[in-house]
Amino acid sequence: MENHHIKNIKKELLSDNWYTLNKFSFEYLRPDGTWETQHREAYDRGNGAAILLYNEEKGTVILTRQFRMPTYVNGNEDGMMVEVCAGILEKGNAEQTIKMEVEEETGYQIDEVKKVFESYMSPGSVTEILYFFIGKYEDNMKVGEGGGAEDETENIEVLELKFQEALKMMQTGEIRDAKTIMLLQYAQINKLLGQ
Ligand SMILES: Nc1nc2c(ncn2[C@@H]2O[C@H](COP(=O)(O)OP(=O)(O)O[C@H]3O[C@H](CO)[C@@H](O)[C@H](O)[C@@H]3O)[C@@H](O)[C@H]2O)c(=O)[nH]1
Ligand SMILES: [Mg+2]
Repeated sequence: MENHHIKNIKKELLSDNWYTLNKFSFEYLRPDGTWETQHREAYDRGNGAAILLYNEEKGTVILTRQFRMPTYVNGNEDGMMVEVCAGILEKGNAEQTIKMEVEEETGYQIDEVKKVFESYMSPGSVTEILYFFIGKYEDNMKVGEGGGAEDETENIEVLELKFQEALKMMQTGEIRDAKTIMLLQYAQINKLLGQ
């Protein structure tokens, strides 16, 4: 952490329940040379990883569908969200975590994943950096039903969709999750599914 325009950083814990909310107070050097005090809340729910699973021959992708409470209270009628497989990094690095999440949520066991980019998803309020992956899947890699961890009550539905159908769902607004849109667009730009 090095920025000579910032000094006297103080951290106050506001909430420490499932995740952590801190309030940072600090002095910021303005362009006119004076210091001003600023306050910023930062929600720390760890870092994450997300992956687009795709099959070139079939022209398909694997997505998930699950209930997302924060969207339900903000305009998403039934609260259901279609998303790429994703999870929070707990133990292990991003690559290990995403392979584990793929098996837990979708039932596929894949050995090769490729990191394509990373992104702060909400830099003004959430500390998280998200690591983005792509990975090829085939029918014979399916080792379970998926659905998510039992103890996490995730109830994840696994969807296998034609890539073109997923792109349409992005246009109609049926898909409106940022990480999912980013990965679908990556696949489109880089012609991963050969169009
Ligand atoms: N009890 C309880 N459980 C929670 C709470 N918040 C989350 N959980 C549980 O913790 C699980 C975390 O599952 P992961 O697969 O690790 O993460 P995710 O929810 O799929 O994805 C998160 O990270 C993505 C990548 O950054 C995000 O895109 C997504 O919105 C979400 O925050 C959730 O499914 C849910 O069951 C909470 O406040 N209370
Ligand atoms: Mg998940």
